[in-house]
Amino acid sequence: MTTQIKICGLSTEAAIDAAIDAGATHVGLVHFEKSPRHVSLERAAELRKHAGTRVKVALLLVNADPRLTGKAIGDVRPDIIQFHGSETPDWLKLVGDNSGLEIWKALGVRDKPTLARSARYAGAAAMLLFDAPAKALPGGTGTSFDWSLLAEHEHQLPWGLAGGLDPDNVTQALTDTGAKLVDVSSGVESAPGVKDVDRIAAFCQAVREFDPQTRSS
Ligand SMILES: O=C(O)c1ccccc1NCC(=O)[C@H](O)[C@H](O)COP(=O)(O)O
Repeated sequence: MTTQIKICGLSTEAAIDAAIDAGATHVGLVHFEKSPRHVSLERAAELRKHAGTRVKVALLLVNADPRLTGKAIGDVRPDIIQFHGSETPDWLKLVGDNSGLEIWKALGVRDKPTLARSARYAGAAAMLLFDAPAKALPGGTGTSFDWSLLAEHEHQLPWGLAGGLDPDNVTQALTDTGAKLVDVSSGVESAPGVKDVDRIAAFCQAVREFDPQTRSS
């Protein structure tokens, strides 16, 4: 099975095309005003339409209230909602049951107990995204966490790796953690919120070269 690749925080059609051309399986649209990658719901809907069925589209929300969550789902119609705040399993289950969408939950990993507590999302989230702990922003911080925690953890849900990945360290990250999905934002940018087409291509190429099934030589 090939490693899934999510390129997050896209805000232009060109960046979406670059991610798809490079072999990304998922793209992320951030709706969170404090983020340099924030897109309005109107813009997110345009980008979502542009992506079409070529790639799975995840819409990111951070502690959005029920009204905003419903509007975001209705306006953007993503494939996935990625919750990146302190949303509870009950809330995720309610949104998943009502929307029929795939639900992802991002968790900042500090230590072993954080990972142990992640099991409470079983039945509520289809995917956990293990990310670096929040800083000024809850995600897109460009920092990583201690990957050895993941290798030692008995995973109960499908999971992906995020936090400080880039074209130069993703091979090591895959080796150390065995992740089947990797997520990147800052590491494929030339400045906060500005995606770099060459870095997107380099990131995806590094992942594909790691995948034995798709290795070209
Ligand atoms: O990307 C953001 O600006 C962001 C803001 C608020 C919540 C989540 C956000 N991003 C979520 C992602 O899935 C990022 O790809 C993930 O946190 C990894 O980011 P990075 O360390 O910059 O690669």
